[in-house]
Amino acid sequence: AQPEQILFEERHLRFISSLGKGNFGSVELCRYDPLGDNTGELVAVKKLQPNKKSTLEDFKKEVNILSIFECDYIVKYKGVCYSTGRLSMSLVMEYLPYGSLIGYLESYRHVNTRRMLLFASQICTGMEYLQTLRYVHRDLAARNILVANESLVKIADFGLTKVIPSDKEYYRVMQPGESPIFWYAPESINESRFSHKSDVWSFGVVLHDPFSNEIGHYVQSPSISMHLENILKNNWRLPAPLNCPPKVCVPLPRSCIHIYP
Ligand SMILES: C[C@H](Nc1nc(-c2c[nH]c3ncc(Cl)cc23)ncc1F)C(=O)NCC(F)(F)F
Repeated sequence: AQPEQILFEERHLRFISSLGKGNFGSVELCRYDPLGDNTGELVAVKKLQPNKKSTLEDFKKEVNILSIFECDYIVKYKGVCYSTGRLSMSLVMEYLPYGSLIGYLESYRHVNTRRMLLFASQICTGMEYLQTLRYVHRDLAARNILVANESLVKIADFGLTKVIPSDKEYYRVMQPGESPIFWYAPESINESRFSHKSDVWSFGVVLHDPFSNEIGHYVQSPSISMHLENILKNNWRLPAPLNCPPKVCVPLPRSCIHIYP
């Protein structure tokens, strides 16, 4: 069933600036200003980048998924905007002024442990909410976390999110596409298998970034994925970051660490 769609008229969406490029689309900062007097609200508008990988169908799925969520730790859906002739559509979301967690960590280097653990617990609560609806995010990374204010972060970018079939515990993708492998659990790299557990693995990588110096801008190439696959197979794991406080670096309980077959 189509969720109630809040319609934004394209003629009132004033472009302000480009915020960035995501999995299958670009996001712009706009002001929705029907009165034309600059009193309208700021919104983040995601437009589909029509390329071979992403289709309007996939984008509609992303819009429908986001429109269902009601969680303080997930970016809020506001509605959609159809371009003239309904040829393409845009996803209208709340605009979070502090930007992505990656950018935030780079500019405010002094984010203390207490604050990071607050952010980590909020991401966990948001992911717990996703799990109750049987959704797997599949692209949990600091670049896909938004900072609403100094004490609130939200999960965003549901372009790769899939629902786990009710008779299985994992989701299998056919076309791996350009995968963010550094955030992928071993079974996701090797068998394209995704589950709530693989989201937990990605969460571990998200936690690694803020407590380490090199923030997660890893460049990846085919040969690296082979290398990563092998070292993970030999039980190598991301080392605890140098300046990570001891109480944060407690070794994960065995249950969280993928027992690699
Ligand atoms: C492609 C877009 N990229 C960016 N977006 C923003 C942004 C600031 N404020 C925002 N408010 C609402 C939204 Cl949806 C994005 C932003 N800032 C820098 C970006 F590179 C994006 O969606 N990134 C995923 C996530 F949203 F999680 F950061």
